[in-house]
Amino acid sequence: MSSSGKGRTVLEVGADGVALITIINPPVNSLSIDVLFSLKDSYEEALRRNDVKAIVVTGAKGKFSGGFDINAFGGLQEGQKQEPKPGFISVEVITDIVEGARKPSVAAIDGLALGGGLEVAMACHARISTPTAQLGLPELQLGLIPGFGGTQRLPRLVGISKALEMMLTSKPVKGEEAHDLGLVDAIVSPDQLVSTARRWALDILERRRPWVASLHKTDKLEPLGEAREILKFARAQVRKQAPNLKHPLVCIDVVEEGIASGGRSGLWKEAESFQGLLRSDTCKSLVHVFFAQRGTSKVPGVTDRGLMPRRVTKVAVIGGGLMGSGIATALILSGYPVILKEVNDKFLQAGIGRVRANLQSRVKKGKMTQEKFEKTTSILKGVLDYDSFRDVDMVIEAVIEKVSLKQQIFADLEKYCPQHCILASNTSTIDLNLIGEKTKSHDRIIGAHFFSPAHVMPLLEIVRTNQTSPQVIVDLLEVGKRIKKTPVVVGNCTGFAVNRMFFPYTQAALLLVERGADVYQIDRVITKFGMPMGPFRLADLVGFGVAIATGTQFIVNFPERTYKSMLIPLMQEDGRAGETTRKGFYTYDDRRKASPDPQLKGYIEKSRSISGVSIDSKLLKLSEKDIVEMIFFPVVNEACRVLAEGIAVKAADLDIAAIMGMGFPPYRGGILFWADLLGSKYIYSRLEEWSNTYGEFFKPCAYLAERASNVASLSSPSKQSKSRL
Ligand SMILES: C[C@H](O)CC(=O)SCCNC(=O)CCNC(=O)[C@H](O)C(C)(C)COP(=O)(O)OP(=O)(O)OC[C@H]1O[C@@H](n2cnc3c(N)ncnc32)[C@H](O)[C@@H]1OP(=O)(O)O
Repeated sequence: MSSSGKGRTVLEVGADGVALITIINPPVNSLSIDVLFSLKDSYEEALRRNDVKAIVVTGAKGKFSGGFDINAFGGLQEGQKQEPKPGFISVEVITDIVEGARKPSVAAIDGLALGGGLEVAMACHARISTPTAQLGLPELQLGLIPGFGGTQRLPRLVGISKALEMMLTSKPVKGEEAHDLGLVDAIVSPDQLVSTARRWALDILERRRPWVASLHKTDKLEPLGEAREILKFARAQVRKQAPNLKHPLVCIDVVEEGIASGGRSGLWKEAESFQGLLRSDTCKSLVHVFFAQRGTSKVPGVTDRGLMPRRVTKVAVIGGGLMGSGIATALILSGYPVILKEVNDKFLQAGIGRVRANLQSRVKKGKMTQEKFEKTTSILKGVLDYDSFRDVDMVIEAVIEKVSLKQQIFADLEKYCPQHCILASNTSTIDLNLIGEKTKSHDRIIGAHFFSPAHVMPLLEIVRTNQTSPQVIVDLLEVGKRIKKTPVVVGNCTGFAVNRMFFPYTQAALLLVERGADVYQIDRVITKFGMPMGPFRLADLVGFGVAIATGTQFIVNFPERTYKSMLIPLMQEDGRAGETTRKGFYTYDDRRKASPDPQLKGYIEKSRSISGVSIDSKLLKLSEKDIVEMIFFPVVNEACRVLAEGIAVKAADLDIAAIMGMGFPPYRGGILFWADLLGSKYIYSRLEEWSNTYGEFFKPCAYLAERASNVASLSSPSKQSKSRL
């Protein structure tokens, strides 16, 4: 993380009388408070000087600006940093000084103009861009709204519908599209950018081009009645798609204020709302996620050694099932030639068919051309033996979770692959030392745990043992980056980080149901909390075969805290094994629509009697808050163990693992960030209370107990904790 309160602008006046103001704050020329004050000073100087006729604003090294300095938010939220009074930057600097200047200014945009960056550009009197520049207002992604006039100027430049779409989705547009929309006035190549902008500024001065103050433009705004209809529709969409989020609705209200009462009134409402949102838990959580996500590829003792990733030019994938074909798809999509190995021709053709189907669905959705499809599939080769493994740089094994089979495969790999070849396993639970037991290649054995569907899900859990070499980790981090995955590097143990943390998710739900809580209510409440689906719907999706296989691993390794329920095995015995059999906790129709099943009651009663428990009247009338806490506090407890054992390097990695591996809502900041908002003491006391009533499953771990007794946060690094990495 770069420190806040840095950066500057530089003013250079040319012989043409144009002052070039360049924003300099690497790596993305973010607008720190220092940059903003320097921008104000540069403008004031340019306006004062008689040798300056017009102004061009640009960013150093091919990037206009990535927006307000996100590093500074932390200080502003905690009140540690003195912030300018609300509206000072947006109204007094950007509107009155930049847009209100009596000398024309043009923004010269290359690379990116995001958030505050685009807002500064929109206050200039024209914008020239390169075709590839990215222009957007992604503030909502951080739990905020644009705060430097973006809610007012963007609708006036591109119309209300498009402006709302850009803000609500946080998606930028490229230069070309921005030009079509009217957001930029001309497109030129990077080498022509500044010279064109200079001429344009002089043309404005000489009235050969229009002098436009965006805040006063009205031609793109729909009449009020029509505008209100668009806003009403947008509100309905937001309520449906993001029912837990307030800031998108605030954004729409602020846009409306400007349309109904004028741009300046909109600016003040924007400034006031921005201040309020900056201190919200949602904003704190999403800013945390922004940095946490970028921090996962920084691994102490590994990425700080100056090691360069080795070139990986050819990869082999063993096993063409669901996981193997997904992994192969992800690799070829990023240009890695792949050899897919299967045991017989039938399985091989099925595997290749799955890869082709994955890509074909992209073609159908218009995300891939037929030509690109042909080119991509041409780098996939199917094989039945190890002959062509002689020159592979990396192998990813993705066969069924059977220890003896994996051991045999790794022994074979050692024989057939070159010495430098990275030997990775996609196992989701099995100890890697066990997998490599029959080899002498422990330094190049690593876990590459993908999540299904592997070509879609963004997380890559990289598992290292005590013997995996840092070079191999650096290599896999690079491959992960190229195939556009967010990596989380964790230590070796049963279930690693993601499956271990989320094992108690289903377990807690089973415990509650056997004591009388309702399956469908639990799923409803957990979905309302923000998970993509509740624990029972998830078990149906994953399939009971997998659920039982992983469950067994946990019973063996963590017997003291595994809740042993027979509910899932009982259903499986009856051929109800989840969605693939059309029956599990729900029943499924042809369109995979899930419906509650009254027959479930019988299975629950049977498993209740096997467990020897009875209905608990308290659990029959649990509040939504209680359900959320009883399901997620055991997850927090396990996350604490994972952290205390050094399986994860830092709490933020577990937050990202939870968000990207299990769909924990990002606006809650990840599992431990969310827990810290509630407080370690509270969580400890609740778990302690339930463990007294319902047993060991809820027992708070030593790490949680220690944090609670010191009223300390769960995420702050521990002084004594010894990393396994
Ligand atoms: C008042 C205003 O309306 C409020 C605002 O402007 S809020 C800010 C709005 N801007 C944004 O949300 C943009 C956020 N940034 C991004 O989306 C992406 O970083 C990017 C598209 C700019 C670049 O992406 P990419 O090239 O993949 O590089 P990425 O790794 O993300 O970023 C490079 C570095 O720049 C930093 N960075 C990016 N944007 C930053 C910002 N706005 N402030 C501070 N640092 C920033 C990243 O933290 C990272 O730092 P690191 O190297 O120390 O980890």
